[in-house]
Amino acid sequence: METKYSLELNKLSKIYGTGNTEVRAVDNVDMQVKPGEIVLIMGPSGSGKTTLLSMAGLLLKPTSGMVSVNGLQASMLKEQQLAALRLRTIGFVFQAYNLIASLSARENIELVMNLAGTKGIKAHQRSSELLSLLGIEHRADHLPADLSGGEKQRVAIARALANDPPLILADEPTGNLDSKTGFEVMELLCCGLGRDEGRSIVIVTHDHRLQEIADRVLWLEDGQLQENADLIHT
Ligand SMILES: Nc1ncnc2c1ncn2[C@@H]1O[C@H](COP(=O)(O)OP(=O)(O)OP(=O)(O)O)[C@@H](O)[C@H]1O
Repeated sequence: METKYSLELNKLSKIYGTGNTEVRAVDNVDMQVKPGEIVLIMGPSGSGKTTLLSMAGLLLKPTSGMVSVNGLQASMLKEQQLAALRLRTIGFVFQAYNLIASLSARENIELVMNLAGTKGIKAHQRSSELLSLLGIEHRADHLPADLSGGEKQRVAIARALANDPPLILADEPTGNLDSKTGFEVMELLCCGLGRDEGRSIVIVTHDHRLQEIADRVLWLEDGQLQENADLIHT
C-alpha cells in the first residue's frame, strides 16, 4: 500500500530553556508532504526553520507533537529504531556539506550504504551511478578538500540519495554557493533526480530563486507555519 504522506507533522512544538530563557522555537506546527512534492520553507532568521527540519529529520526530540516519516510514527520508536528509520527513509543535505574529510567522494557516498547493509560491488555500482548522474565521476577519488563548493554539494546530494530514501531534507543547501551554482545543483536534485522517482524534498532556505522549483512555499514566522505564499514578504 502506498504511504499517503512522506512526512507528516502534527501539533509539533519545540521549547528551548525554561522560565525567563524560554524560547518557543516551533509552535504547534501541522504539515503534510505528499510523495513527490517539493516544499520550500522560508522565513526570517531565528524563526525556527532549522529546529523544525531537525525534528522532521528525527535528529531532535520535540517538546510535544508528532512526526511521521513514510507512515511510521517516530515517538513510538526506540533510539536504535529511529536511527534505522533515518538511514533508510531520509537523506540529509546541509549548508556546510558535512562530508567526512578523510574519505574520498566515493567513500563518503558508500559509507551510508554500508551502514544500511549495502556493501561491496553493489555499493560500488550505486556510487558510480550517482557520481555519474551528478556529473562528478571524474572526482570520485578526490578528498572533499580538493573539491569546489558545488562539487562538494553534489557529493552530499549523492550521499543523500544513496539509500534511495523517499524523503530528502535540505537545510540551506545553497547557502555556501554562488547563486548560479546553487540553483544548478538544486535543480538537478529537484527536477533531474528527485521528481521522477516520486521522492519528496523539503528545503529550508533564504534563497528566493528556489521558489521556481518548488510545488509549495511555506512561511515560518515566530515558530508558526503559514501555508499562504502571499504572506511572504521578500
Ligand atoms: N539549542 C538551542 N538552545 C536554545 N535556543 C535555541 C537553540 N537552538 C535554537 N534556538 C533558538 O530557537 C529559535 C529558532 O532557531 P532556529 O535555528 O531554528 O531558527 P532558523 O529560522 O533556522 O534561523 P536561521 O535562518 O538564522 O538559521 C531562535 O530564537 C534560536 O535562538
